[in-house]
Amino acid sequence: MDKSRWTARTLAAEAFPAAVRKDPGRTLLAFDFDGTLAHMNPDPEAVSLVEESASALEQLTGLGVDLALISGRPVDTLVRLGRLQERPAFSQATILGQYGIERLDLATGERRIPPIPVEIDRARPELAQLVADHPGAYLEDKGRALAVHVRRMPDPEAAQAALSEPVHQLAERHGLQVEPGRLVWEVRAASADKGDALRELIRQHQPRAVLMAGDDLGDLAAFAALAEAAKRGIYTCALVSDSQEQPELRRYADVLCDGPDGVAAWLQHLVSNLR
Ligand SMILES: O=P(O)(O)OC[C@H]1O[C@H](O[C@H]2O[C@H](CO)[C@@H](O)[C@H](O)[C@H]2O)[C@H](O)[C@@H](O)[C@@H]1O
Repeated sequence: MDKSRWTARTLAAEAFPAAVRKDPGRTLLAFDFDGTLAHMNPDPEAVSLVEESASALEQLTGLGVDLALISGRPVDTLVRLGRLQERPAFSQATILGQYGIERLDLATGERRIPPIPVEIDRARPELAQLVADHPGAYLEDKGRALAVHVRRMPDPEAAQAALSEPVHQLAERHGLQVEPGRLVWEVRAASADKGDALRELIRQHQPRAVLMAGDDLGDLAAFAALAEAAKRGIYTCALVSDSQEQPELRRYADVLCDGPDGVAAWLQHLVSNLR
């Protein structure tokens, strides 16, 4: 276990492993995917789950811990890229995709996939044209959301500044919202956020201890839901996978990890505390 890759910054972080050890069956661990369980890659299709995290999660779920993903990705993309169906850790996991609008329970195969809003279908051709006009920009079509990626452009920060206004104007024209992320804007309907997703899981599992791990602005709503849970006496832990791209997340961290490898190191630490 590499302790140099994460820092426990609060009393909540210190108390969390003991709370899990006391009642692993009433512990919920919720993770964002990209940037937290998977390394960033210029190609959104070329990512995979960090194996050290997968193996720590297998040991934790073996002790009865409940596992969930809360991601901006569609649930089927998470299953495919994470190879979740081959992984014992995820056999009972709940997958909340597209910021919680989609749901897949891997134990039963039960799915919640609402229809695609008509506004997205109307915005798609215009957004595709905008991306085509900016060489290196990439449009990820997630069905019910459209993500404009600039990571592959020669100067991504400058590209993001240049594209900001047209993306926001287009979204507004179509009655859609823009979700900013790490060198990406997601154009989607304003129907859910990761805070609602975490509240749904907490209602369902009634945990004594809850962890939320994330790296991006979309995870802030879930950290807010975690803070509400703490006020109700639940042991909580906000784990931030740190990056130069979203330094503002640091102030929410009970545990600050050095990217996805730091997350894996902290999960291994949690496992070693439960033995
Ligand atoms: O909520 P998440 O699981 O973190 O998903 C958020 C978005 O992540 C993906 O984009 C990010 O990762 C890509 C692959 O590493 C990277 O190329 C991109 O720059 C990042 O923004 C994904 O493509 C989006 O659909 C997700 O919503």
